[in-house]
Amino acid sequence: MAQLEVHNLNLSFGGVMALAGVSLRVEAGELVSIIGPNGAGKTSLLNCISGFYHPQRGRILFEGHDLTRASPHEITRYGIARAFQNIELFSGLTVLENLMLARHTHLRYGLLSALFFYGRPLREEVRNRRAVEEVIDFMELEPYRKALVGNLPYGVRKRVEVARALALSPRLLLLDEPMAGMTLEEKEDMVRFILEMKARGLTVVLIEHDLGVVMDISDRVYVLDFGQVIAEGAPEEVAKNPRVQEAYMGVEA
Ligand SMILES: Nc1ncnc2c1ncn2[C@@H]1O[C@H](COP(=O)(O)OP(=O)(O)OP(=O)(O)O)[C@@H](O)[C@H]1O
Repeated sequence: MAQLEVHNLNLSFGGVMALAGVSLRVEAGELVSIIGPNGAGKTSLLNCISGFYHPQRGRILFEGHDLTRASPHEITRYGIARAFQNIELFSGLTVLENLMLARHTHLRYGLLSALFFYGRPLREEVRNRRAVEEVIDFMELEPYRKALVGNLPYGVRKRVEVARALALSPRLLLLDEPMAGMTLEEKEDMVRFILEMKARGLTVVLIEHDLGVVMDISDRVYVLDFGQVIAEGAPEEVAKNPRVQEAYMGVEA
């Protein structure tokens, strides 16, 4: 069984079929990209995997658990975290506070366990702080740890958004256009971080419009068009596929 298995998802909004029978498998430790033209259904697919949308048909299994109807909060606790296309940070808080808050909101023990195991909250706090400091170090955010997120340049905020997801200690990271709007240098840094995550064994599912990056770093690529998977495989196979060239690159097959 693959770490993530998506079977035959259907999702529609009124008359619009955002996903029409989408299936996808991701093995532990893989870096899989999802590409496709605007409106192809990429973000909808990520929204289903992260529990923000619930498909009308189909199943989502992660490490054998059926997460099809789970809430975003439950999904985070199962080990899936997501960095958003539109940065979801508190601009009035520092980088450190944003990361700590993410862990508190999503991974906290309940009030009851805090009452019964009074040693636990303190140990948990120490663990939270250590995890967050490791992420700050990993994403090279030390110079900004006490800076208010609202005062940071856009490229750094994108990096903090990825760090926020990493702070949840996921086993699967979903990245929705983490390089959109970045300078070339910032993109190169982000590519380096993503490759380093993979080297450390993290599974990554990436939506990215920069085909050069996708072809360079992905183990496998899924191509969506009009809510369907039109091609899947190694980057070089997918790039040669005439349907992909026609749908995605605007080249006549
Ligand atoms: N909340 C929603 N309400 C209504 N329609 C939606 C909603 N979310 C997505 N859609 C529609 O579903 C289809 C797929 O959209 P989606 O955002 O998943 O595509 P995408 O491939 O991520 O596009 P982009 O590259 O532009 O981000 C589009 O036709 C979109 O208008």
